[in-house]
Amino acid sequence: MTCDVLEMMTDGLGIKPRNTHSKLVSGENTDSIFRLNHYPPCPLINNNNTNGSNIVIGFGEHTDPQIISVLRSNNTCGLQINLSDGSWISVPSDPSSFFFNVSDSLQVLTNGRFKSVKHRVLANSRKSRVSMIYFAGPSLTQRIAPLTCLIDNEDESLYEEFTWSEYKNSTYNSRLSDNRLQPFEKKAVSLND
Ligand SMILES: O=C(O)CCC(=O)C(=O)O
Ligand SMILES: [Fe+2]
Repeated sequence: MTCDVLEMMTDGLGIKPRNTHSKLVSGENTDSIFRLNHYPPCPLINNNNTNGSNIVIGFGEHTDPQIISVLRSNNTCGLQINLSDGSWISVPSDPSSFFFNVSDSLQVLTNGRFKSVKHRVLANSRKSRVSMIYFAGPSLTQRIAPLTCLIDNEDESLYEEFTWSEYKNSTYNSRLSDNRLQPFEKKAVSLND
């Protein structure tokens, strides 16, 4: 299913072949992980308070480093995504659906066409939340760089090339909420240089 969705996304950008991204997460040496999260109820909070002053963070804001994340949860809400204006909106909980999240490496591969979505989880006052996430990652030696078919010349490339192993190591040395792609962003070239 992850490969099918990645192939539809690759098609959507007009990239050929359509397995350009899915092949990165389907080989034998891929570095994918599966995580199970449990958020116990937090009776001290008032979930009806909508102005955000009484929230308890269950999982702090972050982006996922891999290529794509596939999430499924029970019917307790809590997941929120961050919009470009800085506001947070809740993702409705639906135990019969999968939620796909673009992750950092896909943002780099598509030179920013797909954006890695910042998200967080709020604790719920009454119900416990359980989520399971499949983080589809490439092999450790996979080089990650904007695809040449998406850029007309090297100047348009927004990121320096790295291997997945290099990126993973750099995330270990950062805080969860950091913009972990920032060290790999190409510096804008001043017109006076
Ligand atoms: O539990 C959730 O809904 C999301 C957790 C998450 O973002 C993560 O494990 O990376
Ligand atoms: Fe996440």
